[in-house]
Amino acid sequence: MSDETLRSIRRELHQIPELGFQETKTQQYLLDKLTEWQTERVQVKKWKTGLLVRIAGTNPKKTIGFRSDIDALPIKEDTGLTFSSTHAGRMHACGHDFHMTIALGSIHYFVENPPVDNLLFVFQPAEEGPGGALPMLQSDVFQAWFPDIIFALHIAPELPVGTVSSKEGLLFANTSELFIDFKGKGGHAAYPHLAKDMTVAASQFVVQLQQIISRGIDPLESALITIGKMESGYVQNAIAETARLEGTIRTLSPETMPIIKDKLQKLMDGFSLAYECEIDVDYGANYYQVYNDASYVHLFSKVMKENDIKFDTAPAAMTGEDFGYMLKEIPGFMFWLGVSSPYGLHHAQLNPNEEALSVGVKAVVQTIAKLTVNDA
Ligand SMILES: CC(=O)N[C@@H](CCC[C@H](N)C(=O)O)C(=O)O
Repeated sequence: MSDETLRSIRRELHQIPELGFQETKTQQYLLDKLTEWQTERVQVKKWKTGLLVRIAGTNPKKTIGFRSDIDALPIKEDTGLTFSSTHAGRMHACGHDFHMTIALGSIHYFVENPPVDNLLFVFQPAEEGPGGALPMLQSDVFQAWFPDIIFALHIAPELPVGTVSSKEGLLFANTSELFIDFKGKGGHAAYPHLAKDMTVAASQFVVQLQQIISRGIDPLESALITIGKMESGYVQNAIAETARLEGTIRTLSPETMPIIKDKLQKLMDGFSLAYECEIDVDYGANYYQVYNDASYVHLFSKVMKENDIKFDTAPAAMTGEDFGYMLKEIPGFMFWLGVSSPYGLHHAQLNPNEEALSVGVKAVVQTIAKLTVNDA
């Protein structure tokens, strides 16, 4: 597929970002493209708002899987690009438009050059939340086409185009979403002693919870809590009866996560006594770490060198990915693809360099070709 076609697919997908399990236009777009390239070797099945695409091999000994996530974020795009999001308050700010385009480009290659092994391309909804990988993995459609190997990529704004990176073992963290609701007593701004002010309680809580990490967790165990959103009250001259914090917890080891949740519970109990309020917590979506199979990362690094793509060893990152659930069941790996953007992931001005699209297709196609002749 030409660079121009890859670019135009990416731009069309970029304009229709949708949140997890709402990806109906995205699903239709993917179906339309796949219909254009339909051959008897290709079978497509829907799973919720996602898709599974199976390409039958010419002499299959196994099934090689590649997974792309398809959802977007509730972020208002601020790139000023001519092909900006047409969906208010939604943006492909995590590069899933790139991931899908690279998967489509790779499918197109194997439609024109039938593979030896069976291939399974997985277009997975809801990676940003509430998590599509685990239920998709457990679905009948996935189980029927279960791959022997699976891999995935993620764009890396800080890496130059032409570079990929990965590592053996742990690549991404364990995650848990965090939603905390405070309920106190509202009142007139001039009578604080008659109310229970949840703006003050929640503000203190945000500051205090950072000490769970700095004082409660072994400094040799990496962990973090980020509160990304805070809401309270309705008007400038009334005391807020309610407040809500929304965030995420990340840990490099699965064992650290329950320790943090236990300490959070103790802190909430203390705050509800001290501020005379109710505090409820919801841990939302939880993702298992991304743990790469060493032999496949080794094979991947060799393939990249043979194809003039620079391979760097990546450090582990505190990002999360529900692809970790697939890697828990299926051997494989994940890698970062350099897209050289001054603004990072989840930034309203993220603008990945489109020259990385053909690098991504080459990396995926050549890895599949090598996996076909060599099991790692
Ligand atoms: C690659 C990436 O950015 N993934 C997301 C996954 C989010 C999971 C969930 N919504 C959470 O925040 O815990 C990330 O933020 O790392």
